[in-house]
Amino acid sequence: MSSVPDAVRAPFPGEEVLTARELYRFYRAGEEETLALRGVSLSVGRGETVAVVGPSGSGKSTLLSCLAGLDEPSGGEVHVNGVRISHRPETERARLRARHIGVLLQARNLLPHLSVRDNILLAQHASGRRPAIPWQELLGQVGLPARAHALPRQLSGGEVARAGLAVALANTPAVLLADEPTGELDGGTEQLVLTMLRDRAADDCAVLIVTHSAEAVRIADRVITLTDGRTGSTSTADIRPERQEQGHVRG
Ligand SMILES: Nc1ncnc2c1ncn2[C@@H]1O[C@H](COP(=O)(O)OP(=O)(O)OP(=O)(O)O)[C@@H](O)[C@H]1O
Repeated sequence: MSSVPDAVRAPFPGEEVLTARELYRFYRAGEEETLALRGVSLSVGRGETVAVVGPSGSGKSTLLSCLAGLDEPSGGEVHVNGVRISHRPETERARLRARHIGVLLQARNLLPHLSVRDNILLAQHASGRRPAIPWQELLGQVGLPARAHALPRQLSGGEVARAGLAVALANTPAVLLADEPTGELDGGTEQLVLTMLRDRAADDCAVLIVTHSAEAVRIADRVITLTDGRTGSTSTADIRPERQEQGHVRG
């Protein structure tokens, strides 16, 4: 029997839905050792949108993977909706992720052998709950009502991004984590993705976006800067410095 608690504490407005405490991630590849995260602590509240920015190699994707339970931190803990997701067997992390978290990974959200519709249905089934939004409505929201039966390889880049977003939202997540969600998109698709992420936050989701995009930073309530695996030590000129609240995080 699984040890994952099923009775999840209901969040209240302003509550921290996603918290990370003192995250460390150590990689060893042959002789080379990298400390990608060096004691990252952060929290994202219900209804809040947080952008994580930082130079290439600063640990942003590693952080997102640890927050999503796709990767295990070497030290520290991640809690989602009151439940610890870190330091559990992979199957339990996957189960918690399917239930509570939407993950938007660049061009990696779709299983290639399933149609767009079936990718959405699979995510809804894996959540273990009745779908709050029918798949047809989700496809309508992302502007793909006519592509339900297409396979991912039959879609354009922008359509893949839209379909991936529908899959990330399929389980009506409490936490939405997006890694460079607007990376190579045209302006229209970028706006659609950002608007939908913002709308999810308005629906009380905790949204965290790893990004290099000034547009994505613009829609965030708060910006966290990662530098060399630590939070809050620098700012960048191309983002809105007035929105950086480095006091919110501990590095
Ligand atoms: N699987 C891995 N094995 C070894 N080192 C890794 C691994 N994944 C990431 N790293 C290293 O960890 C550090 C952080 O990488 P990460 O991909 O998290 O950075 P990032 O900020 O997302 O970069 P970018 O903006 O270029 O995507 C880098 O030094 C990287 O080389």
